[in-house]
Amino acid sequence: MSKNEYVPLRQGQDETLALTKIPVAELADRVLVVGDPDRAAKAAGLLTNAKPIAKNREYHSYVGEYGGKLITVASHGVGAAGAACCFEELCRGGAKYIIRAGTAGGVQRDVVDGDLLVVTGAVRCDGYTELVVPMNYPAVPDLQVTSSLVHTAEESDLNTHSGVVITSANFYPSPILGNDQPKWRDAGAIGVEMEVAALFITASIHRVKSGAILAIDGNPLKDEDEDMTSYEPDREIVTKAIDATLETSLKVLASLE
Ligand SMILES: O=P(O)(O)O[C@H]1O[C@H](CO)[C@@H](O)[C@H]1O
Ligand SMILES: O=c1cc[nH]c(=O)[nH]1
Repeated sequence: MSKNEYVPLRQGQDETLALTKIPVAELADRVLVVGDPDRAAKAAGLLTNAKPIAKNREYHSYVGEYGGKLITVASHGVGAAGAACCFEELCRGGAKYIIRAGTAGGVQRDVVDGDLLVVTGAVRCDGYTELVVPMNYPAVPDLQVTSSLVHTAEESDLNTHSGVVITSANFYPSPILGNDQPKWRDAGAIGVEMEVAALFITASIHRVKSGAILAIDGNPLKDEDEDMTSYEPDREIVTKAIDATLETSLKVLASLE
């Protein structure tokens, strides 16, 4: 056991984060993260006085105001390993709160297109976090952020669930090894996506408060959907739920003290 106190790494105000290219001095301590760079631009459109602060690879970042608070919006791309580079840099740069607004498949019958899912824990099939902390450490969000997400989401007219998601490294299940999602569904998981566990673990080791809210865009365990060929998130019912995740996340970020 180390005798020294563990101190999470923080980078200086004069530095630029290596992969996201965010200048630390421009980073707000309240951060909304989304997978898709176009969704980051859309979220930035909800801010006042928004301006881009960095653009590199899949990492597009903005800063602006919402509810009187400075907020950064950043995209992290698809998959935990790449997303974790973004989360790690946001934490090193001084983020205090990070909320992921994304999409997920529902894996229970009552979790359907257009619903909202506030995440209370994530199964660590992400392929990344096993390299960072032991597998028996749980991927869980901050309680204050999560209860605020639930209360704020319930103000929308959308059906809101809270529960465990599977964070999976593979979007397309293997035709050789099979699909491991049914066993997590049977254990109680209600959704599947690809980055939340990486956010919760990265935030935990940096003592950053995190949370996640997801828009449901299908059910990958339905017979006709199992090979993901019928995956189609670009539908009005999903867009409405995505818009609600962005608005809910920004309201919560602005309200946290
Ligand atoms: O909508 P986003 O945030 O990108 O999240 C989900 O969508 C992508 C798959 O299409 C994966 O990144 C998954 O986690
Ligand atoms: O990973 C994901 C994301 C959205 N919908 C899914 O079915 N899977």
